[in-house]
Amino acid sequence: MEKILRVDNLKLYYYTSKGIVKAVDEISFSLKKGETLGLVGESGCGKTTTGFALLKMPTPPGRIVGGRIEIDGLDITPLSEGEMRKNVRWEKISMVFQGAMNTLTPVYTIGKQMMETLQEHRQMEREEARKRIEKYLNLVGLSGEVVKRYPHELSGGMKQRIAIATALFLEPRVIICDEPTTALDVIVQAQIINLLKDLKEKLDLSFIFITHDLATEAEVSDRIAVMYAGKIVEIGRNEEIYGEEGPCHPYTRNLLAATPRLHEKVSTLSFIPGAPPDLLEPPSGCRFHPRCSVAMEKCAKEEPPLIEIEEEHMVACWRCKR
Ligand SMILES: Nc1ncnc2c1ncn2[C@@H]1O[C@H](COP(=O)(O)OP(=O)(O)OP(=O)(O)O)[C@@H](O)[C@H]1O
Repeated sequence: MEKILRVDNLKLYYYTSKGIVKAVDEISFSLKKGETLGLVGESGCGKTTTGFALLKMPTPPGRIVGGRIEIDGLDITPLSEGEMRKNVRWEKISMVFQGAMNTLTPVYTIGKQMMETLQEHRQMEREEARKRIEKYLNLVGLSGEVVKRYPHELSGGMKQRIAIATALFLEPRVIICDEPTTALDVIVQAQIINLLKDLKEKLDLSFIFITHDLATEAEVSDRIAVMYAGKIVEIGRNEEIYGEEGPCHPYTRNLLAATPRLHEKVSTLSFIPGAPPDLLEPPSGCRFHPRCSVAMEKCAKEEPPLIEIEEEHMVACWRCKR
């Protein structure tokens, strides 16, 4: 299948007063047209930073310090901020930010806020812009009448739908969704997930779906990329990661074992000993080795490369050979 996004050795570091936080450190992956790639991992492993890196929009004091990003055949790496704004960001790739539904300005109507976003990016007649806003509101299951309302008059689910409509209306091909359902109750979560699946089919979109919730990820993603301490440690198809044989990387195995399951009663839920490392000074070799129960001497010394162990299944672990 054709690739819509290719990422090679991407690096985004934060230059803080305490030192350099290596939040995204040489990650490589690709996304196929019409595919949803899940990005999972514990809090602080670099998922949100990856999203910002893909938009070439690091938050200060972050800087992209290496790597290459290609979207729909266009290498965006050398593009200036002006070019990114004009031709790429929101037009080719957009993001539903974490907590986006809480960033609506309380004193303006939804219509005014959406109109401003649209007109900032596209020279468009008001009437045409109004029609486009209505089209995308309808697509996310809201009536055009919502434009007259203020944020406090809407439920969390409705606000999240507005955030999704706003990410869509410049018609990008790739959408990054950062924890789009985390703050919602389970019923609304299911509705938003169904909406995203539906939009993917209707608009032929490709998604990067960021969450720390493996159960949600199993539901939406075609493939899963697992991040640990700024690195991708495993990528595989959903069936491989959640299938009988399961994942290969000890971290992914631990993460799955720590996920509660609805149909299996366990006396105690397992957990991963220790805490994720400080990214100012990540461990040598494999970054997971201090917490890994099957680590060998080599793991502390040499960093394992991400290698393909079977079709579309890549793992960075010295122990994994299939
Ligand atoms: N603006 C910033 N300045 C300095 N460090 C930052 C900044 N933003 C993130 N970090 C650090 O970068 C690392 C990755 O953070 P990031 O938010 O990308 O992780 P995450 O996996 O998305 O976490 P979460 O699931 O909690 O959102 C963390 O160590 C975090 O403390």
